[in-house]
Amino acid sequence: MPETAAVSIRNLSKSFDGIEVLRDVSLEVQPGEVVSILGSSGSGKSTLLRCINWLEQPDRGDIRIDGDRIGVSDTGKPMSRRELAGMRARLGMVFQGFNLWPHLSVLRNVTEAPIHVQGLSKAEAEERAMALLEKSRHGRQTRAVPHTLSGGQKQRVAIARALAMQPKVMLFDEPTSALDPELVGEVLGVIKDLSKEGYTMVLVTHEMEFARAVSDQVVFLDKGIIIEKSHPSEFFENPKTDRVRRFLELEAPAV
Ligand SMILES: Nc1ncnc2c1ncn2[C@@H]1O[C@H](COP(=O)(O)OP(=O)(O)OP(=O)(O)O)[C@@H](O)[C@H]1O
Repeated sequence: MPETAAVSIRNLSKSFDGIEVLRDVSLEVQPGEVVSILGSSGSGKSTLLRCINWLEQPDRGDIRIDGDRIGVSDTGKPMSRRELAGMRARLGMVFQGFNLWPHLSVLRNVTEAPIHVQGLSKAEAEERAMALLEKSRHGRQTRAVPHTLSGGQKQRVAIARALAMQPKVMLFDEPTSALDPELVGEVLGVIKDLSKEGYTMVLVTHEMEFARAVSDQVVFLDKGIIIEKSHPSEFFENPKTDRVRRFLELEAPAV
């Protein structure tokens, strides 16, 4: 079982250029829970996810990982880089565009942070990396450099790299959006395995069937406001608002 953490988001608001893209967003994620964030393009999904690890700084509200606030120290001042790095180490993030280091081999992409941030020896980091590359179904093709891999392989390496820092929460920002359709399933399969293992996960996704299958909670954002938050069976079978009903008709006519 991985070590997991709760995420608590309270009254979060965020504007860009005077336009509010998140409005008073609150969300509780229990340890081991999988939460999918759905919504139309521009509704604020990625911004919400990026606020959780302070890649975006919210204007108001707070975010706690296992009760500890990120971004702002106990005295109310902005966290130092070091304090922030300590909080961020609890969070693993997988982006739409993989963000692998292009000049490093698969193995080194996964071992760099454990060696340089956590102080693991090369041998320890490689042992951990090999196990995680197996877990993410990448297998043993570890000397390749990223440009020789398919999008699906890159994303599975990116997942292994995020897991290598032993995060307590995994954040996924549209992890399959940049993939050819035939590669989507293999990446979703890995994420599904992680959900079964008990990882706390927050996912932004457009994969409705997947969200329905893996989530404990589905959150729907509309213009920066959470308008529905429910169990997937309720969300997909009995949405409370016309807005979600319309969205589901457009996005997932088969559901
Ligand atoms: N760094 C930024 N500077 C200015 N505006 C931004 C920035 N990041 C996001 N926005 C704006 O905030 C709004 C919400 O963007 P966000 O990426 O969170 O939406 P989204 O729901 O994830 O959309 P998509 O599904 O298309 O990825 C959009 O109008 C976007 O243009």
